Amino acid sequence: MMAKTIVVALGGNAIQTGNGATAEEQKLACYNTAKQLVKLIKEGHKLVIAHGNGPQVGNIVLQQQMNQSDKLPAMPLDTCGAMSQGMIGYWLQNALYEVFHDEGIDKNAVTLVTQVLVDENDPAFENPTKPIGSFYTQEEADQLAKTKGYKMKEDAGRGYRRVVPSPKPLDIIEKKAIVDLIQSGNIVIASGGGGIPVSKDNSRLIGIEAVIDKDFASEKLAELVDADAFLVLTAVENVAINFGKPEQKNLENLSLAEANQYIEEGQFAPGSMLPKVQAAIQFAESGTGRKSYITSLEHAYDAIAGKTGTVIAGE
Ligand SMILES: Nc1ncnc2c1ncn2[C@@H]1O[C@H](COP(=O)(O)OP(=O)(O)O)[C@@H](O)[C@H]1O
Ligand SMILES: NC(=O)OP(=O)(O)O
Repeated sequence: MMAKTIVVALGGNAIQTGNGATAEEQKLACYNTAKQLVKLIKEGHKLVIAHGNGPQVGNIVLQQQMNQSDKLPAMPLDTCGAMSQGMIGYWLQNALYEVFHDEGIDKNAVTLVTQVLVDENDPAFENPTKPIGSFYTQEEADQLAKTKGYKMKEDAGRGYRRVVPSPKPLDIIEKKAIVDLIQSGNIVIASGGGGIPVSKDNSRLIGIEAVIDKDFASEKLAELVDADAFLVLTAVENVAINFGKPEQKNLENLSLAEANQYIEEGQFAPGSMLPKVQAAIQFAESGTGRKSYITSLEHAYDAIAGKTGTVIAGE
């Protein structure tokens, strides 16, 4: 396999399996993730790792609000996003350290707290769509809406969750530092949780209370680091049409025209598979030879080797 620069977008499953939200459980999920990613690193590929934070940042927000007082103020959502980057980055660094040690790989994994520019007038602020935190019953959701003023929405048949605005990522503030770290041989973890949303006010960056979609932010990262491949890792081996129906068909190679056609047909669920396919199309369109892959963590290596997964590429 020719060595590539690969931006990996880690889905929730890679960090939190099932309802296992303790530090030990999430560290174990990160260790299992590291064991898969190291196969690509051993092949000579340069990895840049981005990850989601929906469940984690939702829990951090709730923890902030417990027992808050003047002396113990709750932190705003942008700061909670930064906390989630540090926490998940630490778990991944810790896991990669152990796996590198066991495999005799002389590399460092480094997490870069990443700010991502958004437009403060993005229409997303008028219509919160990004689910964060735990799942609730309808009664619990109604109660949270009443007592905390949260906007609650049903999430793909799995229960109710709090939703927050999710503006589109425009630029990655620390992009030069990310490129420098990759070039000096480090495995970089960046743009975690879609990055910390900030807007520009002359020389100042202002933290914004929102959560950027990690699929779109990872895609932006892939373009900015001039990646060859954008690898989206989620719970399924393939993107499918007629997903979950008896006539489900798993997709292997998808042209841009086919991918757009299936989007028009409504084949991909908004908030889950749709942003992944949209981000994959965006990356494949952004430069000659650029390919996007969507598969499960266990199949990451085989997908890059062309053996499985859904590949979206230009003609
Ligand atoms: N057309 C589709 N093909 C495959 N999976 C789909 C499709 N539509 C919805 N899904 C669901 O979307 C999930 C991925 O979205 P999500 O769980 O939100 O991602 P993440 O792994 O980033 O947390 C898959 O595990 C699958 O259950
Ligand atoms: N920020 C974000 O998109 O997180 P999830 O992928 O966990 O929803």
